[in-house]
Amino acid sequence: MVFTGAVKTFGRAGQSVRAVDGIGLTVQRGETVALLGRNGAGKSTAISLLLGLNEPDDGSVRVLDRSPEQAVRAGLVGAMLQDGRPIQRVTVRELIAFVASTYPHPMPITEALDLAGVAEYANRRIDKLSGGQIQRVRFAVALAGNPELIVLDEPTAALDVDGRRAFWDSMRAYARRGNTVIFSTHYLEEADENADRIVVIDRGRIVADGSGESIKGAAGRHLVSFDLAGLPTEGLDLLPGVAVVEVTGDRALLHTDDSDATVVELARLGLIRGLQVSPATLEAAFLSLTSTAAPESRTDRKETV
Ligand SMILES: Nc1ncnc2c1ncn2[C@@H]1O[C@H](COP(=O)(O)OP(=O)(O)OP(=O)(O)O)[C@@H](O)[C@H]1O
Repeated sequence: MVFTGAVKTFGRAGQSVRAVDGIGLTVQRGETVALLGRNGAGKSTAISLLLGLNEPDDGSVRVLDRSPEQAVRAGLVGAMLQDGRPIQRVTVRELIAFVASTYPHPMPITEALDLAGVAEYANRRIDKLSGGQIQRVRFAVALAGNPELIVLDEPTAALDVDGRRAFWDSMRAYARRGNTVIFSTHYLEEADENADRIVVIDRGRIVADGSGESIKGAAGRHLVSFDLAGLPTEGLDLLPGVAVVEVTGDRALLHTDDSDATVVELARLGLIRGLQVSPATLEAAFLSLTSTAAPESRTDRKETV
């Protein structure tokens, strides 16, 4: 799967939004990649380009050496998008059998049911299932065509903790077969736990690309926090090393490239009440990356999807 300089703009001149603003991304076969970003970052639009639901205004998208439309039509790509409910008054098995029948080389129905973890309620009607169960049925629908690549747009939104765990178990079982998974999420932990690689998207651009560890490392920042004790927050961003300032209630949280220099200056200013220094969390790395967005692309890999 290769995005080359892909651009997608919505709206008319003057009021347009560059939802995808020059994405370059290559995904290898067998990788599980998380597209991580805030609301409106451009994840769903990137996915719509990948599935051929939208055409890029500029640049190109290729999937398994074909156009996205050709790849989808050949049953090579399965998708689970944010909206869309399966039809209601049929059993899970009937639905999967129907969907499978529309593909040239479908997955055996029992296998799709097992892999998605829906076999135990295969004979129940869709309208009798819980939200979590329906989400896994949607996953079974995405698997029915026996795709090599599956694309999941925020697949666990609205699932509880158990639902999430069950869903990711199924997804990993599919990935272990050598298949490729691309999913979008707002959740850093989910990306870190379930993806080999995290691509951070912000304002339509890739701002980081690597493992959870490497993203934490790339941000490379420490966190210094202290009680403001009613003092004003102006100028904290000018302290040595400080890249990002967050204030929550009466506590300031500084993301710093040089925690020693930051702490020395805070001490000089007498701002040491409740002072804490900690290494960057993935959450903090994400904030740093998306607030100093420097575009980055990755197109140097060999075996692509
Ligand atoms: N069909 C559309 N018409 C106009 N603007 C759009 C359209 N689709 C998306 N946008 C805009 O493009 C930007 C990116 O939206 P997109 O849905 O791709 O983000 P996202 O990262 O998937 O967000 P979320 O996590 O909320 O789903 C947003 O500013 C959004 O308002």
